[in-house]
Amino acid sequence: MLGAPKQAKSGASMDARQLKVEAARAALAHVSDGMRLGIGTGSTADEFVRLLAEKVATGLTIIGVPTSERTAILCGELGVPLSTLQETPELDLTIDGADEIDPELTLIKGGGGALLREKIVAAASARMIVIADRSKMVETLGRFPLPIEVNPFGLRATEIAVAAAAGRLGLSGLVTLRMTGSQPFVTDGGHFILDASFGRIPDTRALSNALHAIPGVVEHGLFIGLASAAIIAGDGVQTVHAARKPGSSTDHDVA
Ligand SMILES: O=C(CO)[C@H](O)[C@H](O)COP(=O)(O)O
Repeated sequence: MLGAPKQAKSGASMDARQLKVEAARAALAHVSDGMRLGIGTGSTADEFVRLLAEKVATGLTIIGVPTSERTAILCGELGVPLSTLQETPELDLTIDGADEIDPELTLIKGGGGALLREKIVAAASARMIVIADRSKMVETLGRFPLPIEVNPFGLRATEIAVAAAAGRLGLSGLVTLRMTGSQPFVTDGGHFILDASFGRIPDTRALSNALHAIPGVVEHGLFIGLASAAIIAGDGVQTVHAARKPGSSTDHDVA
C-alpha cells in the first residue's frame, strides 16, 4: 500500500534533465547537517551531487559514501567530502536513482552498472530515497532489462543457470552480456553484467531468491524493501512513501 502522493509543485512541461534536477532538489530537502549520506550513481544522482555540492560550499556539513568510482570522481571534483563504507559503515540516508520503480517501491537498478555497491550502500542506510522522472514508474517491473552482476569465472555456466532459474518461474527472454565496445563491461568490483530481458516480473521475490541461489551471480538489480520513499518529477514533484511494516524482509532475506 502506498502513502498518498503529495503534490508539491504544479508543473509545466520540463525537459528530461530538468525533471531529474527537480527530483534531486526535492531530495536535498531531506539532507541535514551532520548526515552520513550514501550517494547514488547515474545521471539523476549526478544532478543531486551538483546541488549537494552547492549546499556544501555554503556550509552544509555532511559526509558522503559514493556508490561508484564515477560518483566518487564527481564528488571529488565538486568538493563533496567523502568517506568509505569501511570507515563509515552506518549511514543515515542514501539518495539514488533507479531504472524502474513499481508502486511498492521495488526497484530495478544497475543500468549504470553500479548495482552491487548501490545495494550494499542502501542496505547500510537507515533510509533510501529514490529520485527519478515519472518515466521510471511502472505498474509491474520488467520493461527495463534486469541487470545481473556475475563473476567472470564460468560465465557461460552462469548464463545457462540464470536462464534455467528464470524458466522455472515461467520467465524467458534474452540474457545478454553487457559490452563496452568489443569488450565486456567491467563493474567497479571487477565483475561482468548480464542484462536479462525477461519482460514483466510478477514475483520479484521469487526471482531474487532464484538468482541468489546461483553461485556465479554476485548480485542482481532488484531492490526489494530497500527504498523508503521515491521522489518523482513529472507534472510537479510527488513523494511516494513505501508503506512497509517494521522488520519486513528485503531481497537479502530468504523466503
Ligand atoms: O542504477 C543505476 C546505476 O547503476 C542508476 O541509478 C539507474 O541506472 C538510473 O540512472 P539514470 O538516473 O541515469 O536514469
